[in-house]
Amino acid sequence: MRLDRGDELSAGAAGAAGPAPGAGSEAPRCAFGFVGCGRIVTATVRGLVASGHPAEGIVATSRTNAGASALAEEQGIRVAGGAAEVVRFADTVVLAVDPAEAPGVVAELAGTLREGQLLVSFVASYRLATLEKALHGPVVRAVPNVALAVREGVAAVAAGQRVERAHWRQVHALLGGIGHVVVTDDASMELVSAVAGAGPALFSAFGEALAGEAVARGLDETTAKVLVAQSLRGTGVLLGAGMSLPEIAGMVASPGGMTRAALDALAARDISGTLGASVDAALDVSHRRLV
Ligand SMILES: NC(=O)C1=CN([C@@H]2O[C@H](COP(=O)(O)OP(=O)(O)OC[C@H]3O[C@@H](n4cnc5c(N)ncnc54)[C@H](OP(=O)(O)O)[C@@H]3O)[C@@H](O)[C@H]2O)C=CC1
Ligand SMILES: O=C(O)[C@@H]1CCC=N1
Repeated sequence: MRLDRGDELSAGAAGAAGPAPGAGSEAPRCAFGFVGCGRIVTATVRGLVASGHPAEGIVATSRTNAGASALAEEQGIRVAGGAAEVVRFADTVVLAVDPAEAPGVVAELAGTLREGQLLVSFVASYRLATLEKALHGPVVRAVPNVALAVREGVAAVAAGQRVERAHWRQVHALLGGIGHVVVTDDASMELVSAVAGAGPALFSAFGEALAGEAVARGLDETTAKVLVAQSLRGTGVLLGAGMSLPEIAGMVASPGGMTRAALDALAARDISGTLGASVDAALDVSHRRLV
């Protein structure tokens, strides 16, 4: 059967009700199917398509399908009529719904996944063991961040007991071209979420605060924002070129100079304590909703 990019894979077309009259019985294959289509899936899909992955090999659904339809419009992916349809069409299923919704969606998925079909969960505060207990199949928990959109993301991954070599290849195909993949264990995932999942937001907040202090002292807002944003970006590129964070700081701070004084003032006001409170606040949310 033929389905165009962005077509609804609704029951009437190819879903539970079977293929449309006159169509072949073969379901179109998609490498990746997303259940939930909000911010992190949008970032992932943008990265995949930018890295050359065919959009027609990606299918997504969400509760209202607003996010999936917007992404179909923007990137040309397919839209499915529900989670079961994503499972039917996709080789790898990615779960990316709100943590509170995850148990219900996983229960729905449990009866539909094929033998050996890989599920990758991006859901925060949702333990690998909980997922394995519900699905009895190969599962990988991943904590990505939104820089996947520009192929500069990072994703920590932890694999369940039924994950085999071929499943790792699927994980690499999903994340390896759009981010740095770090293999870790499930117990580390709450901390990973607090520092790397949240990382782009934390560094952005730091930049906003820095620019705000410059504006408070008389610099015009546009200039301040450009200067700080480009400084953040340049720091990232220096890191990408192989420098470490202390090396970058050391390259800037002349002995007895302005940067040294600025860094000392940060240390004196306990920057570690401030960031520690930020990490603890994130962990507190995660631990309260952890299942
Ligand atoms: N944003 C980030 O940087 C990161 C997010 N995560 C995790 O990824 C998950 C998604 O986050 P994010 O994209 O930010 O969240 P969003 O709020 O942007 O998106 C949530 C998506 O889930 C869909 N959804 C909710 N309930 C259901 C359901 N019952 N069935 C199908 N779809 C459903 C929503 O659909 P609709 O809009 O139609 O209601 C929406 O598309 C979360 O668990 C989050 O913790 C992990 C790492 C980083
Ligand atoms: O804010 C959140 O809860 C999720 C987890 C890490 C990034 N976003």
